[in-house]
Formats: sequence, C-alpha cells, structure tokens
Amino acid sequence: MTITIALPSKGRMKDDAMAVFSRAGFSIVQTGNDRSYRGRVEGRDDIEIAFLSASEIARELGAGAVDFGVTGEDLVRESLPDADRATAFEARLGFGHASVVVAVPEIWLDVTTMADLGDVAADFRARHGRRLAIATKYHRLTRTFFSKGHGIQLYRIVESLGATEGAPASGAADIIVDITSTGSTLRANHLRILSDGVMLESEACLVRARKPEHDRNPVVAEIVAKVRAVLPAA
Ligand SMILES: Nc1ncnc2c1ncn2[C@@H]1O[C@H](COP(=O)(O)OP(=O)(O)OP(=O)(O)O)[C@@H](O)[C@H]1O
Ligand SMILES: O=P(O)(O)OC[C@H]1O[C@H](OP(=O)(O)OP(=O)(O)O)[C@H](O)[C@@H]1O
Repeated sequence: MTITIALPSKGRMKDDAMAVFSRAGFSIVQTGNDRSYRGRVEGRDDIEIAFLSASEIARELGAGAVDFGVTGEDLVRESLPDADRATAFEARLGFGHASVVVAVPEIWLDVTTMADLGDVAADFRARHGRRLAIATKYHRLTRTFFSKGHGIQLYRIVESLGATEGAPASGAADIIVDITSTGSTLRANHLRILSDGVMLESEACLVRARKPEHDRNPVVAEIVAKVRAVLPAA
C-alpha cells in the first residue's frame, strides 16, 4: 500500500514542511514542474506526495483520502466535527504559529472577558434590535467556544472569508473571531483580544488520518518516528 502525504502547496508553510521532511530523511521532489501538485520522495516508491491548500488538507484527512497531512491545527479542528476521532495529531512541527482569538473594538472599554461579552450578547437585542454579530470563517470553533465553553447562545455568525478585521468598522459585524500571529492587523483595526478570548493556539502539525490498516504498516510508524526525531524536544 502506498502512503500519501499531503503538504501545503504554497508559501512558508510549504517550504517549512518540506524542510522538516528533508531533515527527517525524506527528500521530496516535485514531479513535473514547480506548479505540479504531485511529488515523490527520492528513493521511495512506497510514499506519494500531494500538494494541496492548507484547508483542503484538513478536509482530505477527514475523508481519509490521504494518510498524512501537514496543516494548521485550527483548520483541522474547524473542518472536522470530531477531529480527534478522525485524525491523530502525531507531531507539532514548530512553525505556522497563530492563535484563533475573540476580539472586540478597543472602545468597548467595559468588555474585557468572555463573561462581559456574554452580558453584552444577552441584552444586545433589547438595545439594538438584533443579535450580536460575529464575523469569522471559524464557524465550528466559534460555536463550540461560545456555546459550550462560555454558555453564550445569543449571537449570529456573519461569514467572512477575508479582511475579517475590517468587519466591525464597516458595520458588517460587531466583533470578530480570527487568526492572529503578530497582532498588528488587530491593532491597525482598533481591535483588542479578550483576556480569556484565545480559543486555540495553533501551529502546523503532522496529522494522520486514523485508518485501521495503519496499525500494521511499518511505513506509517517510520514516518512518524523520523519526523518526531528531528523536532526540538518540546
Ligand atoms: N499570520 C497568519 N495568517 C494566516 N494564517 C496563518 C498565519 N500564521 C499561521 N497561519 C496558519 O496557516 C494556515 C493557513 O494557511 P493558508 O492561508 O495557506 O491556508 P488556506 O486558507 O487553505 O489557503 P487558501 O487561502 O489558498 O485556501 C492556518 O493553519 C493558519 O493557522
Ligand atoms: O496578527 P498578524 O500578524 O497581523 O496576522 C494576522 C493576519 O494574517 C492573516 O491574513 P493573511 O493575509 O495572512 O491570510 P488570510 O487573509 O488568508 O487569512 C489573518 O487572516 C490576519 O488577517
């Protein structure tokens, strides 16, 4: 059985993922040209590489269409209803660090915690005639964090696929849930992270699709062991 590893098809995440595999002894060559979405590992015809977008990798892992993937934990948890049942996070790779956060306009001076936000949400309709609107592309993570984590049920999610931080200023939403790394986009848009508003601290991970046949496949164990061996001790 050939083992398929899905790697990000572009950007720093692609370069960093290829570098980890190379250090682990799997030297990846893109077949065809630079734009090709297929690759192989030098000297190994039992491993196949697929280059996909980071969010596609999460979905393909969920569908079991690939055996391994390198992608952000945020995308796996957002894409899959029961990420830990469908996949195994085999290694945290030490790059692609970003946090998924709840951020409110800086001028909401008396809203510093999720409990404060719960109070705002509870009487938002009475005050404004509508529910609190949250702009995000992280629907599943937001629902879980707000409803299960903090008992906040009164809100509406506004789909946002880009420039999410601009939504409060444009009036498209009241607050946001988005990814941040340096925080500069939030600051530029006069938004502030709630003190307990970090939903997930994500980074790129080596993720395995859970499949029964992996248990007795030495190549699966080899890939996990060799990648783990080149990571700095946690
Ligand atoms: N500053 C950052 N901004 C956005 N994503 C980041 C940042 N730092 C790390 N990441 C991580 O990178 C991943 C997203 O990568 P990318 O934008 O390439 O994915 P994608 O949304 O699938 O791409 P595409 O827009 O082509 O569909 C996420 O896991 C995210 O956590
Ligand atoms: O905290 P910061 O360092 O300012 O980074 C956060 C920003 O980076 C991402 O945008 P990016 O353009 O990288 O990707 P996206 O638009 O696909 O989300 C993200 O959506 C934020 O807007």
